[in-house]
Amino acid sequence: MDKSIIDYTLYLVTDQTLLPPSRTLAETVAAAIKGGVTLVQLREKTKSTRAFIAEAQALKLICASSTPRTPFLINDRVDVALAVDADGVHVGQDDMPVRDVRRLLGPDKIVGVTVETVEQAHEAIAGGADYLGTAAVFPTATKKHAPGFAPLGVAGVREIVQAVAGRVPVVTIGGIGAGNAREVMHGGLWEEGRRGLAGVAVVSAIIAQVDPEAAAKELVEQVRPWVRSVALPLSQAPSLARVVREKSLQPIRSSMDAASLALVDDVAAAFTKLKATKPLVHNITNFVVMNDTANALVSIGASPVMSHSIEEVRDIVKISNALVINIGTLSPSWIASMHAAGNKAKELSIPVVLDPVGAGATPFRLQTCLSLIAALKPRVVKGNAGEISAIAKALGLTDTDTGSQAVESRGVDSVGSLADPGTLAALLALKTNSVVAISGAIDVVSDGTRVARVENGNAWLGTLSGTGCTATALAGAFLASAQDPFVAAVAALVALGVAAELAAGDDGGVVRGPGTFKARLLDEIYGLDVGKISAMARLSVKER
Ligand SMILES: Cc1ncc(COP(=O)(O)OP(=O)(O)O)c(N)n1
Ligand SMILES: Cc1nc(C(=O)O)sc1CCOP(=O)(O)O
Repeated sequence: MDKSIIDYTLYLVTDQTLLPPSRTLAETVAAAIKGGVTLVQLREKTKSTRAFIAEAQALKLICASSTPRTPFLINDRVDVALAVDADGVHVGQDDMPVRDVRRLLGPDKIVGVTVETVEQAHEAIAGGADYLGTAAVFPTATKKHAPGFAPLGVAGVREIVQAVAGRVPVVTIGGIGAGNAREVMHGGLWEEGRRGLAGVAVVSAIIAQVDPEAAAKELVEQVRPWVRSVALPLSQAPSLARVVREKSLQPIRSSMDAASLALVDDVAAAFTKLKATKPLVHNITNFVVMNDTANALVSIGASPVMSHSIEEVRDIVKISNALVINIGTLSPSWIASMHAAGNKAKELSIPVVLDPVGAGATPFRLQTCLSLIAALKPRVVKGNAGEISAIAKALGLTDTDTGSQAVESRGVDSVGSLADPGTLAALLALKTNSVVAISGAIDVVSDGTRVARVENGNAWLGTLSGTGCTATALAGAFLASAQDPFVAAVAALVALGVAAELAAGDDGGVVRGPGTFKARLLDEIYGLDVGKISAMARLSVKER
């Protein structure tokens, strides 16, 4: 099932106990689908597991035989969903945590989560939810709520839709029928009417009706015109370059050792997780790259927030899954914001990535980097050879330790090459207790114990300003969802490098210069998939 095209307009949640006399659930669901229901969730609160599975098998067949096929989800029970190979599961706040549901069901199934607050919405998205169902918008007799529960009202629902900001579709439920569906959809809109609820979920308004087909028809007619928050479909089409590359790179994969192949698998898993979790990445970054890095983050499937004002950075960090600090266009007020955001991130265990742009160029930049590293303990520090060498020297590592005699900074660029970048990265990683990544023709990443070399990429990357900053921003996106910062840093460099290779193309003359390359690079970041990453990653890893 292609999750990006699920239609949430009219979501039917079942309840056998509300059926009119002598009606079966199967015939009611079939009629409702005929009337316009776009998604079905089987919700059973009292049945035995065996009877639940039997009912699920019957409804799954009904959903599968409609045209187009109607996605079929199971309420609460991951075991039942697995038993019948349903399209997904909907869980509430007292049910199995969404991360565990995702782990058990895998990346391709649909996972929906009920949320009552904005915080729960962010948590559910970070945990891998594909869509959210808000808690009841209006009072309902169909579900017994915990004592003290108050329906959200249309304004409460809008607040959640607004905070989610289109990252995943949101539906609402509770007391919705033909008399108020329009009001709910209209009230759930935000952003000058451009985005809003993806649909409504109903139980009694269809299940309890003598004519469920007519009831569904009336509802869908009211809801459909207001549905405007459809997720962007990911590009499915493999490019010609990819086909050529996959063929030519088979020998590279077969010549990799077991540890390197395992790292490729970890990178592919990190990519899948990033796509599933759509992390919110807070960037305090420089003016030169702000737009490019935001677009790269959107293209890879993350949600960027670019914010550097001291008045709000702490609040932005609170709702983010990672913080990227890039010192490229530095000023004292920005430094204060970096510390404020970073300290909040540290307090909330939100991972921080630092890009020490031009650290070797001026004492101002170097001192800023040193104080950020000391105060914030970033999980990843990613720079070019000149930047990383400057920090290493300032922290007392000698040229002989690091082999960096021949490297210096010219502005924000690095001049010369390192004799042993792996040792430099590893020693600095140990000194700073972070993962250190050095970008270059061959990228090097170390956590002090492991040293990885990433060979993806090409010369066109060097013709654009700020592609290193893009790698750092992508590291933030991977770090938000990956357990291991070493894998996150490697994954970011592989993703950018693979996209660059695809953008350059093997299909002859399509890149005419930095301009065409830049546009194609963004397209290829957008079109990355786990197959491209697995087939094209060129890396090796060694223990020191
Ligand atoms: C679409 C949709 N939204 C909300 C719910 C409620 O789920 P939950 O909180 O798990 O409560 P129960 O359904 O288990 O009573 C839902 N099922 N579907
Ligand atoms: C299944 C369910 N969940 C709710 C929640 O608040 O999360 S309210 C609800 C029942 C909605 O039924 P009706 O459409 O008949 O009002």
